Amino acid sequence: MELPTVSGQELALWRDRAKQDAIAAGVSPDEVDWLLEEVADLDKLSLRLESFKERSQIPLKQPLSVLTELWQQRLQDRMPVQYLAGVAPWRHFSLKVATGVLIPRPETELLVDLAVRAIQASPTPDLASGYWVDLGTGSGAIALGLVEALPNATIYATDTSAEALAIARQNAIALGFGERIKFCQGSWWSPLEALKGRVSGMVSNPPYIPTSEIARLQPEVARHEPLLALDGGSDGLDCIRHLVETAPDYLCPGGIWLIEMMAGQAKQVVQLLQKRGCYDKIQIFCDLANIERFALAYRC
Ligand SMILES: C[S@@+](CC[C@H](N)C(=O)[O-])C[C@H]1O[C@@H](n2cnc3c(N)ncnc32)[C@H](O)[C@@H]1O
Repeated sequence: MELPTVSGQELALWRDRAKQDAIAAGVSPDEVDWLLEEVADLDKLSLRLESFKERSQIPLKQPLSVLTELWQQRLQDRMPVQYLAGVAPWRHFSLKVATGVLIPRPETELLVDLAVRAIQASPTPDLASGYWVDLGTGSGAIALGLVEALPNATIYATDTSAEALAIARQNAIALGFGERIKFCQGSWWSPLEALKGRVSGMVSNPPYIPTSEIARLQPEVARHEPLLALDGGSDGLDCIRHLVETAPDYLCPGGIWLIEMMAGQAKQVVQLLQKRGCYDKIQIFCDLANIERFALAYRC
């Protein structure tokens, strides 16, 4: 199907107006350019230098009238721009997203690097080539990071959300990893009974926001991201507690347990791991904003 087109001049006028409206609504005007990169396939340089203005025809994935409606949704409904564009950048992937999945966050990218470092730091042989699981896969981001970083591993990804799994599967196929990630619907480990005692590593970014705090999050998150991806119960630790409790049945000796958590949860997560009595070398890592964000442990 032929794409709609617009002249560079017309698009420049639309962009200026959209940026002014963004500023008036307290939204970063840079998001306009991010949206244009996605829907008009313009690169950062041509947007910064405004060289696109000279072009007589710029193909758009959506007509300008639809873009205007989308931008109004961004400003009035506080719909995140990634949902409007239908994609989110994560590591060097461009992942499909929709309102049924959490928008993968930049800090979560570090989980993949931490998993690789944990393997390198471990005396247990063959951890890089065994079974790895991403529990609560959402868009499939972590599973995709792992499959690329661990070329000899077999990756399983679970989620209770059928909508999330459908998107994760599409992302895996689009990136050429459809054969290497096995997606299973179900709660945490429950679809993976057959892997008991054999898993080299578990990575998860579970829901960890205390229920009472969700309504106070930015409207972009509270109104539009799936509650199932956010709500960690009364103290935010329900899912993490479950993963501490259940993982020892599935991890091989020396296997890696690695999660993302919220600021302020590190001390309690360390206590939970210690109390379980099946983990050693428990460590906390910070994200790029220096927030204690990740907990790592090895199955004894
Ligand atoms: C914070 S999101 C993380 C999504 C993705 N891994 C990421 O980092 O962008 C948590 C995910 O856990 C899933 N989830 C919630 N409860 C679950 C459960 N009982 N079993 C498996 N997945 C669950 C949600 O559907 C959501 O996709």
